Amino acid sequence: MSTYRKQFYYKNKLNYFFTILICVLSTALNLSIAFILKLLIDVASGGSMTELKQMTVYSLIYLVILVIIQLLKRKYYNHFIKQAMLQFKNYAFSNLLKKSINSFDNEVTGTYISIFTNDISTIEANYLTATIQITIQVLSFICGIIAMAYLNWFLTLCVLGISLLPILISMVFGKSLEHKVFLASERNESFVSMVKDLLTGFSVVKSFRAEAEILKLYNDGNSKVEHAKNKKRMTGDFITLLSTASSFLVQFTTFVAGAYLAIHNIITAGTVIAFIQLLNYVLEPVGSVGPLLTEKKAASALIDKIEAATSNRIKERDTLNKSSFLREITFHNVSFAYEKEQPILKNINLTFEKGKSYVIVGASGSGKSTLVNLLLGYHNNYEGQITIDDMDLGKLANDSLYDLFSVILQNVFIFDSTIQDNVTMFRSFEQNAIITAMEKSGLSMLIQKKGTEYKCGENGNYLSGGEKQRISIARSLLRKTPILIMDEATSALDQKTAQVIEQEISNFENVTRIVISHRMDEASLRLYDKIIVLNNGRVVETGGFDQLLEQQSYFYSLFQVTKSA
Ligand SMILES: Nc1ncnc2c1ncn2[C@@H]1O[C@H](COP(=O)(O)OP(=O)(O)OP(=O)(O)O)[C@@H](O)[C@H]1O
Repeated sequence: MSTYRKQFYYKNKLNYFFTILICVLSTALNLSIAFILKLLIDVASGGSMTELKQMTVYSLIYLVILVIIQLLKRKYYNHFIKQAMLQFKNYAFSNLLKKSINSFDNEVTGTYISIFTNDISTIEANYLTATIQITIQVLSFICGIIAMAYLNWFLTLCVLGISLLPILISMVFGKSLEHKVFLASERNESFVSMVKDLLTGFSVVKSFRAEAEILKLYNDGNSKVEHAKNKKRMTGDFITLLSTASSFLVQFTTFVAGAYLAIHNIITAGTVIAFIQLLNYVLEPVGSVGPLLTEKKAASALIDKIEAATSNRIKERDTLNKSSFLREITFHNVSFAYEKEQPILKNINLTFEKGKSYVIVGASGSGKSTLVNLLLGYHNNYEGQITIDDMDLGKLANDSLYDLFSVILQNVFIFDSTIQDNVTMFRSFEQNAIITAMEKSGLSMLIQKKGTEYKCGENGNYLSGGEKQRISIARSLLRKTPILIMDEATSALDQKTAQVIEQEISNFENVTRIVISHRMDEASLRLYDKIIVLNNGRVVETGGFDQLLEQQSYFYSLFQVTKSA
């Protein structure tokens, strides 16, 4: 059994055991109704008043036991399902969180959203509930057949023979249903992914007056999902219809054969009634176990899908740990391409020394973000070598990378929680350290006005762009990582706010800063020890601001163009 399936039973075996035990008792009780009916009818057709009174008392006792057993069944059954789903979902999500950034980035978030909404509900209904239902139905069938054989073996053989028909039907059509369940899940995935994109880009859609086009996209996606779901339903209904028709055939044959035996006084009328009553417990499993097994198989494929999507597909290599940054980061002849034959970075040779600050500039598309993304371990398939204190970056464990670097991006993600939670990222730190990080990143004014417990709103809607950036800076400061990377972090802010923030960051001690900037603003550029100039994937110049201007080369022209713009 896969570790994912084991989650259903882990610390849940007792609930499962009691659920099954009570199901056995409940089945036995259900079947005994047939015998009570037989006795009542036989008493009615030739018994005494004393026997009738006795039967009434037994029936009432039976009723009380039945209610108690049903209540216990609900209790253990619901506990089992709750615990199983809780553990399964937690396990899948905790595995998802273990993924490295590069393996997560390559996949579509819509897949995950669909997994944790649609697929999980399908698994609850069609795998877990079905597993219990199948057990109940199989028990019911076996006990029903034994009870029937006890009453009359000839009729029992008739029932068994004709019952093969519905089983065959679900075996034949089951595969087709399985395929359709999977297809519906896949379509739902792309639909969820699309809706997520459309909602994220809501303001862009409105300002470009693209509502009609977007509605068309939505309608196309919606109709594909509903079409796939409809096909799934149609196949399911078709299998159910065939099963129902064949069940009727079984019922009819049994009734005719029973009537024949009763007319020839081989069995009593009570036995015929008991038989017909027992038939329900045999026919229901015959009709339902096939579809239940098919649904379970289809849901089982979804569990495999969740396992594949949430486990780290990229095999962990031999990794080394590193917790401190001592000297320098070096790029030795590094080249990189997203697609074959189309190099984005070409023969990069660079050194970033501990404690110094660097700004990378260059035209749009020159490879600035790609360069820092290599440093952050987002792509491993580069040529050449990147080392941190002589240790090969490719061999560094992901966790070590996350401990060494913190990143501030243009789009800061803010959780719908308090300012403090957003700064600490829900971890616990000493309150003094939190306050210091907030002060150093310029959040004092905001805290004075609103307090640390102020709720930021969905994706920080109640905060300004500058405040969001400051929160992200405070996050980095609190983590005390030795290297800070900023990718266009201040480009969405007005020039004044950007300058203030950049000035504040330049005062951070013991932090090596690597900053990507679009802003060719002299005051900002002078804040860095070295400017690295990229052009078409190559480092064309490096040096201080004055030195580069004096060279009157590529940086000079880039600066002049941006200044005059
Ligand atoms: N995931 C990707 N797959 C394929 N090509 C990509 C990918 N990311 C970036 N590129 C391409 O790589 C080139 C360099 O992109 P990169 O984002 O590194 O440039 P940049 O200098 O940071 O640009 P900008 O200043 O506009 O942000 C661009 O031509 C871009 O289209």
